[in-house]
Amino acid sequence: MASPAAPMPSLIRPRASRNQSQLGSVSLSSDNSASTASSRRRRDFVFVVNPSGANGRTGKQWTQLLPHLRTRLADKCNICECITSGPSDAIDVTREAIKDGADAVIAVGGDGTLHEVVNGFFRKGSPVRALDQGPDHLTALGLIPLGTGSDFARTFGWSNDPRQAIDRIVKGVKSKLDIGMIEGPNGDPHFFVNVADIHLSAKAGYFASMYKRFGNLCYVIGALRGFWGHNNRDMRIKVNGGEWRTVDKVTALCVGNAKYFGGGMKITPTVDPFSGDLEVVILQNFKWYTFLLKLHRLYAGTHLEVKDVSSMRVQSIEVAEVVPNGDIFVQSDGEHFGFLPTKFSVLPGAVDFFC
Ligand SMILES: Nc1ncnc2c1ncn2[C@@H]1O[C@H](COP(=O)(O)OP(=O)(O)OP(=O)(O)O)[C@@H](O)[C@H]1O
Repeated sequence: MASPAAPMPSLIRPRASRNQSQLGSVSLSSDNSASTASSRRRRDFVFVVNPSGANGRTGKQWTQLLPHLRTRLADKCNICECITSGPSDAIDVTREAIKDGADAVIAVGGDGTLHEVVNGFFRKGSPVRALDQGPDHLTALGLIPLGTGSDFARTFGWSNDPRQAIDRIVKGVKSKLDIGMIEGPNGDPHFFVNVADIHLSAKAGYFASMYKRFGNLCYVIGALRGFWGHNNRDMRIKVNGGEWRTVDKVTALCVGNAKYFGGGMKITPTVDPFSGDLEVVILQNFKWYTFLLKLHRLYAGTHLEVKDVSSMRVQSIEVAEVVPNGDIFVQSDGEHFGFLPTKFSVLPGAVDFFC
């Protein structure tokens, strides 16, 4: 059930009754007068909050932030707070909010929460649309970064300061943000907004998620654990639908819509999330000690000059093993996605984003 941040506004009504302390299932107005005069109606902003983000810090900070949020926004729009009840909840909540005509869905948490909210903007590979707001209605995406890594926010130079994030939402400046699409051999497409990656870094991310209690150190621990039993592998890539070619001894292949992953590594340092393309960075033939020696360059984003590191701009890239084993990890936005083969492509300017 929705947990209102302000006295329950008339345009936001709870629909499903679930555990009040958990998921806020939102239902926004389907009032005809609101839909026919959308420019005049009060806007509906839905805040999707992961209370467990940053080891529970997100939930605490959110509670402290609410009075400030009300002061800044309550006279401009209806505020609806949805507290997620567990993994994937943010996807469903976002889809429901968009269908119900929300003007903005704002992810409150880390990159994992943002990733889920972004995936809620789509269903079976197509954008989710409002049911009663007319074809031109678009729901904007917002972010209050309050996670462990909050890597997506780093591309814009944003800190984890929620008051600055609220200022951006109040200002209301939006840009058309590119979204990455990721397709495996089975199932519906999946979406990413930050960085998707393959092999060592994806394995490291998988392990890092087990050590989040150590803060940003979890990424280094994850990487070192990922090297345990790691082999660089020969892979095949197909760029922009061209010919397949072989890339030897791949350590990691990273597809960036934004610049940072792994708690501040500037892995795809030249990408622009509003440019309509993705940056692919391939690390080849790295040993565990190469990784340690070059770590500072990965954080600084100066690794493109290092031997066995290459970069290219793409609209799409397909990646497969030369000898398929089905054990090469793939992750998107720090979340485990599955295993190769996989295709990555960009949806230019797919979402309006408060920035
Ligand atoms: N109520 C919940 N309880 C437990 N886990 C949740 C809940 N809501 C969401 N999650 C999961 O928590 C995961 C991590 O959340 P989030 O990304 O916000 O924080 P973080 O991992 O600390 O930050 P970052 O990803 O920036 O390092 C998400 O992938 C999400 O699936």
